[in-house]
Amino acid sequence: MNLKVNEIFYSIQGESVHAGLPCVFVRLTGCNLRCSYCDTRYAFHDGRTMSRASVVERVRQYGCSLVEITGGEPLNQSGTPALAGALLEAGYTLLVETNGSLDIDRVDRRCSRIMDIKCPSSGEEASNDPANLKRLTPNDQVKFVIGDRKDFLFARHMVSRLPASLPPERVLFSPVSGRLPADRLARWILDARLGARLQVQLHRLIWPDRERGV
Ligand SMILES: C[S@@+](CC[C@H](N)C(=O)[O-])C[C@H]1O[C@@H](n2cnc3c(N)ncnc32)[C@H](O)[C@@H]1O
Ligand SMILES: Nc1nc2[nH]cc(C(=O)O)c2c(=O)[nH]1
Ligand code: SF4
Ligand SMILES: [Mg+2]
Repeated sequence: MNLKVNEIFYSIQGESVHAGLPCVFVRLTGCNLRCSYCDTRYAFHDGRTMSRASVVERVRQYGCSLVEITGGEPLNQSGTPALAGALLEAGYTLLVETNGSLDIDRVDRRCSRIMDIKCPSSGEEASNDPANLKRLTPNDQVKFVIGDRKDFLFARHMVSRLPASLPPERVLFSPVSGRLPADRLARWILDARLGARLQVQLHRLIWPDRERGV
């Protein structure tokens, strides 16, 4: 099965519990949502068709054990489950970044699925699939990208609905870049005595002038 690939690059993981580690990124083309803040609109359409074997070979060339499949929306391509399977079989630690609107069990539970729960200001709150909550394993991660106070209150409520087996360090609160200052979100988390991880997009701090390939 072929894949439509927007970019493959090697960078510092900027998000998730793996932030700071070198990581190979496979960014797939196309998304079924249109979040108001999306920083990756260039992946909605642009891309080239590659075979699964050629993607795995490109990844191998970087010599890095951590790999992330992102997009766009990776679960929106029918070739993604087999790509994930091939990378797992090859022994990589595999992260799959997904928007939470599609069944996360489309990919193997050995992946760490980093699942967004879309907040109101994204404009895509209605797209969240509530059935995903019970599919989460302790190896997965849940992420709220927060643009305003209403989003924070929504996220705080949703945290109380997450499976108890998901540890707090795997619950990520991230400010929408350019929209919500990180210190404000930090204060809200501290004042609420919330068990969650504040996460800022590390790659935007390291490479503020680069939009792609980092
Ligand atoms: C570009 S998306 C690709 C994966 C998938 N479509 C999703 O939304 O999870 C990767 C991550 O970047 C986050 N993101 C996109 N634009 C952002 C922004 N302006 N500020 C902070 N995070 C953003 C998304 O919420 C998501 O967690
Ligand atoms: N460095 C870096 N880390 C990331 N973590 C998740 C990303 C994504 O766009 O999904 C991303 C990205 O685009 N760059
Ligand atoms: S789901 Fe992800 S890629 Fe799609 S619009 Fe939202 S943030 Fe962008
Ligand atoms: Mg990104």
